[in-house]
Amino acid sequence: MLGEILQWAWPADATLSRWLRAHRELGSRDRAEVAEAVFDVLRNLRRYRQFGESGVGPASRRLAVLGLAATLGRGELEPGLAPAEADWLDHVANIDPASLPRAVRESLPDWLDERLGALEDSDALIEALNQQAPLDIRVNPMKADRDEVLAAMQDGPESRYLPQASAYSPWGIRLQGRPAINRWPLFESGGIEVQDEGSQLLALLVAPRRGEMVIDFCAGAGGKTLLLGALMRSTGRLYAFDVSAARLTRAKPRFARSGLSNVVPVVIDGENDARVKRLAGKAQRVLVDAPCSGIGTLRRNPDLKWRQHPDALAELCTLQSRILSSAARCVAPGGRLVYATCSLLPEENEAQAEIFLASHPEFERVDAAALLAARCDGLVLAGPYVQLRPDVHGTDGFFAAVFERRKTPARAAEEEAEAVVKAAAASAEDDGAEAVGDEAGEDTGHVQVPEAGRSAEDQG
Ligand SMILES: C[S@@+](CC[C@H](N)C(=O)[O-])C[C@H]1O[C@@H](n2cnc3c(N)ncnc32)[C@H](O)[C@@H]1O
Repeated sequence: MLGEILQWAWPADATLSRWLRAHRELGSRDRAEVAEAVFDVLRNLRRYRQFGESGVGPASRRLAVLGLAATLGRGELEPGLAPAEADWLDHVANIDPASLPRAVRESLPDWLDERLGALEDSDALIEALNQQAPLDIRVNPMKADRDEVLAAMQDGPESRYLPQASAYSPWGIRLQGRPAINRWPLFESGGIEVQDEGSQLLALLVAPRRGEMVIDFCAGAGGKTLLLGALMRSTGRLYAFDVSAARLTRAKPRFARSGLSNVVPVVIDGENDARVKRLAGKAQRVLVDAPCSGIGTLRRNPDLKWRQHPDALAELCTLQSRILSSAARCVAPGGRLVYATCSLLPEENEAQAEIFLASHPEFERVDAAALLAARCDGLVLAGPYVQLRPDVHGTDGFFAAVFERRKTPARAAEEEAEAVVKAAAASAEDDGAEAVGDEAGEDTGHVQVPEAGRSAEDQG
């Protein structure tokens, strides 16, 4: 199986799942151990290959032995080792990792070591990307309250996964270990979903409101759509576009479980599909969670560092820029466009944002970092873009830029007039409320006005 994964024809988790399905004789502990060892090899492949050069036996067995020794411990392996293998492992254990060049020690292809090495505090970042990620879950605000779910977990059998409130997301719970949460009743009833905290935070930037028209342009299997729909309290209309019918098909049971009825999944032919064009200027919020290298998710998908290539990256950047331009056409005057990736590479991130701004004078940049920091206590970001990092924020690497379409002068004047009328009406209501005083109590329309008009953003 390791040999098959190392041909890079499929994502490693897909090959591993297929293999595990074909080996039903394995118990759950064996399965977990195989998976841990495989992922350890993917994380440390370059270093293990170098160590393997002094070893004996088939190359993939050498890699497997190193992976199993690192995850199970040398003692567990001892009975299965040939004497020459045991000597080789002793030799390898004496190599000082600090004596290896970073690209070997942290197992990166040269091109990626160079790209990540150019970022700030690159050693810390690269080291963090090579660690296992915790499991983040998100409570569905339509169905459950995060603090109640957390308290129940801390008092229940889930307490062994050490559940903690996420550092920043109001809906997140972080677990340690690998619980099979897809069998938990709260998951089956749509009360919780698996979602990295960084991904949860992107919804705070989109900040959809009740009743709006919102487009999730690259919805995939619906991870972000689910939270956007919940923040809209299942009102308005939320288009979930994607070119992949298979991914949208995987999203549908998730939408059903979560209790959303405002999502319209649409398989599009490409970013210029006629159905996209029909929505020109109509949406108040558009999220582009662009196809990207995924380099920010190496903790969860270590095979990406071996499956990505600089040539493919250049093609991705062209696609990202095309998608962003098409999605931008759907944004209504005064509406918001959020461009996001799970990458750490500037060419997919700030470079794309700058190119977009330079070629779309009808949009202005909003300080995404300030927007997010204002919603999350203790979140430190250097604007104007959001760049989340595993070494700094404990999340996967995510980038986000926020743009707003300038209002036309006519629309700006209309809004100003509407605001004056609203303010006058509110002040008249204030006077009335004072006049009815205690008699009216909490049931006055006056109290309900801000509640009904409250943005979905405030519901978190
Ligand atoms: C980063 S993934 C989206 C993940 C998803 N938003 C989530 O949270 O689970 C990028 C998605 O973009 C889709 N995609 C690729 N090309 C596209 C295009 N031209 N128009 C729309 N979506 C596209 C891919 O199929 C993929 O599902």
